Amino acid sequence: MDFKLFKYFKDFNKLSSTNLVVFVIFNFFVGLLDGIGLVMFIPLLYFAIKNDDTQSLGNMEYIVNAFQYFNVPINLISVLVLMVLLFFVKGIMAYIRSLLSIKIQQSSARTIRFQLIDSLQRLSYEGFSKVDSGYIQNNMTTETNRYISAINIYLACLQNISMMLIYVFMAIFADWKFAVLVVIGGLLTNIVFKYLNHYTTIYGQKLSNIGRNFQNYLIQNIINFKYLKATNYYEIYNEKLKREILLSENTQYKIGRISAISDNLREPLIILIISIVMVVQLYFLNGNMIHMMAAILLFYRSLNHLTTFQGFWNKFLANIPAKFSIDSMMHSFSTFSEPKGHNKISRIGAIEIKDLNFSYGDRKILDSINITIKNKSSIALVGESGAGKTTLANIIGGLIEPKSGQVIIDGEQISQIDIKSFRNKVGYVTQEPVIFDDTLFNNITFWQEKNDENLAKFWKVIERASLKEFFEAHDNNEDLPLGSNGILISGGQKQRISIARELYKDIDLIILDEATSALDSETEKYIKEQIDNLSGKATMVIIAHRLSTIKNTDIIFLMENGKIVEFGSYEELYQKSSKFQSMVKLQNLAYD
Ligand SMILES: Nc1ncnc2c1ncn2[C@@H]1O[C@H](COP(=O)(O)OP(=O)(O)OP(=O)(O)O)[C@@H](O)[C@H]1O
Repeated sequence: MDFKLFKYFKDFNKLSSTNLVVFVIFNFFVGLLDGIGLVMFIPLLYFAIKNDDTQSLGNMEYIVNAFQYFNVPINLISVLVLMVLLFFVKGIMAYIRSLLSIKIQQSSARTIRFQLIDSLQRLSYEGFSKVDSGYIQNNMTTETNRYISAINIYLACLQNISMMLIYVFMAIFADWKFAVLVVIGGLLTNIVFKYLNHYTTIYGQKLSNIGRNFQNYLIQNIINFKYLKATNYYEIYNEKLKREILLSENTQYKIGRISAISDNLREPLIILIISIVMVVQLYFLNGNMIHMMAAILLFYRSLNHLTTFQGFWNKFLANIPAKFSIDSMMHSFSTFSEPKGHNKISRIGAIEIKDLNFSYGDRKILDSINITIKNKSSIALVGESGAGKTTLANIIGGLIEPKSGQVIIDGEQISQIDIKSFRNKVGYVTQEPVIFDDTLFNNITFWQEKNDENLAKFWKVIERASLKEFFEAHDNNEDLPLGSNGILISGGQKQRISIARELYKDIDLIILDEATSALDSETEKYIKEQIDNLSGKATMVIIAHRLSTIKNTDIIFLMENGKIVEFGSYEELYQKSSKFQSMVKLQNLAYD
């Protein structure tokens, strides 16, 4: 037997809403009733028929005493009635045990899944950028299923070990010398199973790593489907996926082979042990065959449960590395948790940034940034690629924590503010529009209830986001599906829908990360219109690539190598910065 069994007991008990001790108690009862049923009735029946043969009872005279104590005559009928009753009670106990087992399995699975979802939500954006998506996906799906299987198998282990112990104790009661010898034999078999278990653990861990790689390739395969298809890189990429499938198959075969050895070694080992012990008992210790028969029966069952346990334990070890993988991921997530400010806010007003510095490792990304953004004003960040615009916008939007310096919202440090209440007031239009594989209505309202009030708000937003024509072209159907990643609509429409979502939300601050790819002139004009429309309604931070769109913003900050080198209105900047002038000219937008 492996003592790690107890180590996991504590861990799993924490996951389950039903106490595992109760499950074990029921197992003992079922085992006890089964054992009594098995051994008591053979000699008792014999006694009931013969009525005077106390020899047949072995160590069980107390049963006859119990009958006499309750004034119940010992005859065939009374013994049979007792036996039927006993097995009915056992059946009820076993039924409750099954229900407990289902409850434990379900509540543990629920706890694991909830914990994973919550830990992902608590993970900071900075932390998220450090883990590969395959790792997360694999832990959330395959590894979670393996972990849940491990718990189910663990319950089967507990069940078998409880039954085994009950039978051992009963066998000791029937013939202790015989029992001791068999226990020694049983423990010796553990050496064989320990050896097998060692390899199963190694292959189980390998399976976790293969799953992680497979999921990683699979996610990228789906995200980059269009590119892979267009370039026929799909074939090369598929080879990577197939290699992981083959590796997984090979490792699972090895685990299966060990499991098959362990399953089929069971019976011959039991027979071997019992035969050796019988020979020793009869020829060297002058054992009594009648006493031994009950013990043999009990031991046969006991060893059966022991070896079944060992088989299950082997399978458990193949699956339990999933727990380590999940625990380790959740632990690494907890080192990148969100800021823990407590002050809830209901609005975002002026934003001040003082002496802000930010580095990734040793690389300084933002250097001594000082900015004041007035409430409902608009600012734009411009500069070459890699200048630090997105990083600065992410800090303003509360996605990244500043390493040194201050971000002050309405006079309060952002670290003191409850970040969820802050984000409730933030809208983010990312470079690649975010479209969920759902209907137009759900994409814009973010799954709000479809009642009159929300529908009215939805239609208003449709108009404001210049989506009316699109809407009418689709029979005013708010349930229009948009497809995976918005595959059923155009790039410009995706852009409008993602802006509409932010218009629907009641926001105070909007971060608009303009697409770096050349926008078509219509979308460019549209974005400018939207920026102008939002002017004075929300604070706007625009990461601008097309300078035409930010002509009317209040202040433009020109960034270079993480520093703000110039700032002012479009006109001012054009006058005083030759760099800005050349950027404008490059985009054929000579100031007029
Ligand atoms: N998670 C990260 N880990 C390490 N370095 C990063 C990370 N994110 C960004 N960087 C680096 O920080 C620097 C600034 O990146 P940022 O995205 O802020 O630039 P940007 O001005 O927005 O560029 P672009 O206009 O190309 O989007 C870049 O050199 C980039 O490589």
